[in-house]
Amino acid sequence: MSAQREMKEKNPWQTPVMIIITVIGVIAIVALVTVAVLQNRPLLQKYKYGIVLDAGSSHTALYIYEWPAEKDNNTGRVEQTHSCKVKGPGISSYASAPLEAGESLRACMQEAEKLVPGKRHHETPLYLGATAGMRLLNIENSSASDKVFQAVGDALQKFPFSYQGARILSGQEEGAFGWVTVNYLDDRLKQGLETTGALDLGGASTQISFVSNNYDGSESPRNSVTFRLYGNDYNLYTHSFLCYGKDQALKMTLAQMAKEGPATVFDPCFHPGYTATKNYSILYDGPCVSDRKPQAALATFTHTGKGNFLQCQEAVKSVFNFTYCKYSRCSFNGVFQPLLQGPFGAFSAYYFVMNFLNLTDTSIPLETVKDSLKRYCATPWNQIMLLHPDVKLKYLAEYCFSGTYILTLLTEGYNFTSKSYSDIKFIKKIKSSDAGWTLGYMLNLTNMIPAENPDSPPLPHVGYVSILSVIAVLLFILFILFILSLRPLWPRCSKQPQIV
Ligand SMILES: Nc1nc2c(ncn2[C@@H]2O[C@H](COP(=O)(O)OP(=O)(O)OP(=O)(O)O)[C@@H](O)[C@H]2O)c(=O)[nH]1
Repeated sequence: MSAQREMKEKNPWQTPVMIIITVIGVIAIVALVTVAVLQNRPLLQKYKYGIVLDAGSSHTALYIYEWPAEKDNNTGRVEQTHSCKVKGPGISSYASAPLEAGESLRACMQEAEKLVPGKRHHETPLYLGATAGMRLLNIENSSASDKVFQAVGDALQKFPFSYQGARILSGQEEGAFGWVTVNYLDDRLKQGLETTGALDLGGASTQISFVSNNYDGSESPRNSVTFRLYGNDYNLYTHSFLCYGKDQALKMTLAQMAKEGPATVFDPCFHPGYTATKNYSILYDGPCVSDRKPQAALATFTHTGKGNFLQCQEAVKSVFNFTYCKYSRCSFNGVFQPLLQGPFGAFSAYYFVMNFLNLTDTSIPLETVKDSLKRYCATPWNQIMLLHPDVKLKYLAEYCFSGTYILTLLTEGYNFTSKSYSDIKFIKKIKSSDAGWTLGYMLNLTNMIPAENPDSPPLPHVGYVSILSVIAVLLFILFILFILSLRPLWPRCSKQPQIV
């Protein structure tokens, strides 16, 4: 009995006070950690949406973007969740039937109505931005372009979204927002990393945008766009060449070849064996080519392929002006361009064409790329059709021209060399989002990229909870040690006989 008593005296855990203290301590720790976890648990994700219609010269595309609702306006990542290609041509082709321009958007808009949750419809901004096709129509016939916008606006307002208007983007905006998209998606802006230049090839215009250490905007200020994003200042060089998208460049090249108005145009940019009858009136319509119209032309001409890459390159070069430059350096047509500074992302038609030609790998030497294109252009048209039975004939017929145009634009136009060619990456998407101006446009209009880097909690959620738990346990141990250190002062409750 006395041994048991002695043990009890030596082991304070067996005293009722200590048992109560321990239970209370454990309950307190569990309560503390539970409250911390519940309080800091990430909330159930809710999303917000934005819709942008890219009304291009060749077609219109609709993009739906999504981002976490509680991170609106600072750290949230915006992602493209859906895209829809509008059937038919670009809205500028509806100049003589504007109502059809509005009507053409209906199927994609109905898709968007189903995909964006109903309770978010009214707060979802809807933008339409038109690019070079409408720029050209506006130059040619501004009242026709107004009517197209009116019809498109009327059609879009019938949908339950928050319609924010339809407008023509300037070439500078198109270039700059393409650059923002690429660098935002690559996480380069938030982290303040070296940026990627953007090369965009559309149907009617083409844009080049990049940051160069040699450009502060003082030379040719119209090419300068400044941004303050996440606390970093950017001075961007950007230029948009109207008429140098691949469809208008094809028209200009052909118009140049046909300037004498012959009955047959022998074209080195089309495959041998290719032949089609075309209207001179169509060849010369639009502001990019109307001034090249021959005095007296026949109604039609026979377009005959010759399949010769080198001659095609010469023909393409003839639509660039390399002789005039009032700046320290120029790309072409007297336009200032600072020294190239890579890397570059090349998207839209750059990607469609180089991907079809199997030439997206820029580690392949430029000379090898040219040799490959030389062989492709020389391949007879009937063989090409047999090799690619599923490709639209219009696209298929033009890949030799398009590939030659891309290489000429990059090397002769923008001055990429055999070495700097490898700085280019042909891209379609970055993560789940298409490269293009639309995302940058929406981020800008919804103020989604702050000028300053938003404050973020110093610790992630898990780290915070772990540290809190460790501190709680340490405090508890200290408390126990403190109680134990007071042991000599505890009232003795032994049953030893009292000496009176
Ligand atoms: N091969 C191929 N070409 C395409 C495809 N989609 C578009 N294109 C062509 O690529 C070129 C550029 O297309 P987009 O980037 O949509 O250009 P856009 O917005 O119509 O033109 P801009 O108004 O000048 O910006 C056009 O000549 C289109 O006809 C595709 O899926 N495959």
